[in-house]
Amino acid sequence: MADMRLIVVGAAGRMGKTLIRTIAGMDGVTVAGAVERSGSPEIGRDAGVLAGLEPLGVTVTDDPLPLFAAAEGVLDFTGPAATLEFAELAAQARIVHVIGTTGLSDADNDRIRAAARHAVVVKSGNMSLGVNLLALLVRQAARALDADFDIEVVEMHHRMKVDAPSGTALMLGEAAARGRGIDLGDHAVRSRDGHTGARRRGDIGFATLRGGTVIGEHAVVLAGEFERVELVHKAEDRSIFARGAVKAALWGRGRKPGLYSMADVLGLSDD
Ligand SMILES: NC(=O)C1=CN([C@@H]2O[C@H](COP(=O)(O)OP(=O)(O)OC[C@H]3O[C@@H](n4cnc5c(N)ncnc54)[C@H](OP(=O)(O)O)[C@@H]3O)[C@@H](O)[C@H]2O)C=CC1
Ligand SMILES: O=C(O)C1=N[C@H](C(=O)O)C[C@H](O)C1
Repeated sequence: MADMRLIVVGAAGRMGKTLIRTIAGMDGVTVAGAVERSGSPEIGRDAGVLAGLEPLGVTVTDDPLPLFAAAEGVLDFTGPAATLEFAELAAQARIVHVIGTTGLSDADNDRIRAAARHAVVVKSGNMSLGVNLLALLVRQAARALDADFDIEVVEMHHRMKVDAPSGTALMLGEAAARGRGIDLGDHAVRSRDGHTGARRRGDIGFATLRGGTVIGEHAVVLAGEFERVELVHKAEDRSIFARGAVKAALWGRGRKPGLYSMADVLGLSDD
């Protein structure tokens, strides 16, 4: 089978550059296009050079339309507004849309769900194998330990991260809520400040740390009386997310339209 032709949007970003390097180093996929926002100083540069490689013969552009018409998949780690635009374009072109972007609102997710009626969309707050396994373990732990064990999700990321709690933290909170058979929306405590009162039984708390160059660290703490279980993941390189995204694109090739998760791709769904 011919290589899968993939577009990287947000090509000059931390993940964009990692994706270009990852695709260039993998069999079965090729960089078919690189998109940045209009006005970016990187427009017109070679995508390989942008990512610290030899030239790939792919020029960074701010015009996604012709690229979407000629590619099979798009890898999207940008921001919510851009991701909604790319979701519409991917749906029109019927190409696989892999969404790593976090910080999406409920309304954004509704629009992505609508786009997934026409194209394969794989969306996850974390594309790494380790975090998706962690989510499964969290769900099992939350199910096994009742509400005598208080659940807190703690995350730390680099100083440039713009959304909180992280997409991964919310995904882990969701896994815990599903394990408990409760709705996260009714039990999430996303920040605490001042005289908060005692902790409500069954709540799922989130704590956010930002600083330095931390790629991404997550811990789920289940704190009971006189004992505590901690489930932890530490990302050491962004290539774990990029490899997951490419795997998701290849998995989505030829599949019927729909909204899928990384757990589907990795065969980790335990429904
Ligand atoms: N699911 C996962 O596994 C992971 C998800 N993420 C998520 O991915 C997203 C990006 O992270 P990161 O790479 O660190 O962020 P960056 O800010 O480094 O990269 C985002 C890039 O997208 C560009 N961009 C914004 N709007 C457009 C547009 N309309 N068209 C083309 N490009 C655009 C930005 O340009 P400009 O700077 O000019 O705005 C920037 O270059 C975040 O939401 C993050 O949380 C990150 C890692 C893993
Ligand atoms: O912005 C990041 O960097 C990351 N974002 C994702 C998130 O919000 O969980 C995934 C990863 O932790 C890195």
